[in-house]
Amino acid sequence: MPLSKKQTLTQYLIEQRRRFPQASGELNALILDVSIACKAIARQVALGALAEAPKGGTVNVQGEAQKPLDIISNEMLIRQTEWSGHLAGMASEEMDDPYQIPEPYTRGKYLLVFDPLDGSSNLDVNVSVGSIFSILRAPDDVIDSGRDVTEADFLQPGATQVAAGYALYGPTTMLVLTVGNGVVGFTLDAGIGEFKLTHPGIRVPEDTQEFAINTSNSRFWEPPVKRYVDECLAGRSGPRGKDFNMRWIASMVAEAHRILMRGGVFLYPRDTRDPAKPGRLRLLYEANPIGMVMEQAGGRCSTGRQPMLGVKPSSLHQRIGLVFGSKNEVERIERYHHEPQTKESPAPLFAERSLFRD
Ligand SMILES: O=P(O)(O)OC[C@H]1O[C@](O)(COP(=O)(O)O)[C@@H](O)[C@@H]1O
Ligand SMILES: [Mg+2]
Ligand SMILES: [Mg+2]
Repeated sequence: MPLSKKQTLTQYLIEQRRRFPQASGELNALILDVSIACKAIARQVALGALAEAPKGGTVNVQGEAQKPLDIISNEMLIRQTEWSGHLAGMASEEMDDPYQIPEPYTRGKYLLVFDPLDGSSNLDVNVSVGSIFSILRAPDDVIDSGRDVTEADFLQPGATQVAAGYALYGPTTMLVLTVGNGVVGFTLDAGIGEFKLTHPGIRVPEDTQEFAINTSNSRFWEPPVKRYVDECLAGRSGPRGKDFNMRWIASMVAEAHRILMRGGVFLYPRDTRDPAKPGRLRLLYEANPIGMVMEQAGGRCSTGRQPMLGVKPSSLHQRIGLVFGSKNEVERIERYHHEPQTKESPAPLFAERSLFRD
């Protein structure tokens, strides 16, 4: 097969740097290292039951069972990036505390934050999973002193992210990336081990007739979410005047990719199930990077009440209500949260007196 003329990830990053010559190239090098880790994870994931994986049985800081591949992917991301001299520290869904760049490596100016394997409960059933990453600039005093990083250094609003993206391990492996200048997608050409630019200038359609939510949680939803879903379900004869389709993969990264490709809206809203967990998904590892990708592609990402990227994180493993996708739909959901409740959808007391707020 002749070599395709599509740009490789490396060529794309070099070209981007030509357009912004003030950039040091360190970010590019870091992104390339992340992409190599993702290729290694893709290979491991693809082995499935053929892999002689170590036994699992551990539990992460959030009390969730860790799969062996969660831990292996975490290790792969650390090992492929810690040596480079570009990182001041890392944080991961699978590690209780921030990761310190060890001797003999030098420390750099970026913080790498990741969910090494999103949707990992789907691994046993061979459904798409992915890795989500976010790159932040470390605070100046960290860069100047080279000191150990602390939790506080990572608690930056999503709007400060320098780059974000994800790798999706599906029928093909893809890398979707934003460096704050739109969103591009690369497909892994496994034959030559290169990510090739297959999806330049990705845009999320502003309207949609597709939503994704785990309806088994409906008894815990707050009234604005109930209202939104009820209206979708009512279809053409309801207030929306059109039929909706529903999807739930239980792998947020795969849902995000579908929405980037053809529009839609994803909700894992804040609910009343457990006041200690306002939402299921994590602000730093999941909501912020996906939020940056969505917004850069013309979509919208929200807590349901306010733009996600404006939220000041309060802790490393903070969970949050997450709504993202087609702009007009996400704005509608935000509007429902701000509108006074109607007779048809009265706000029960808990909505007013909730113990938690985004
Ligand atoms: O089990 P549920 O309620 O369907 O939740 C599924 C959600 O949990 C997640 O799998 C959480 O991510 P992790 O696999 O990284 O813990 C999301 O990808 C997905 O949207
Ligand atoms: Mg996840
Ligand atoms: Mg995970």
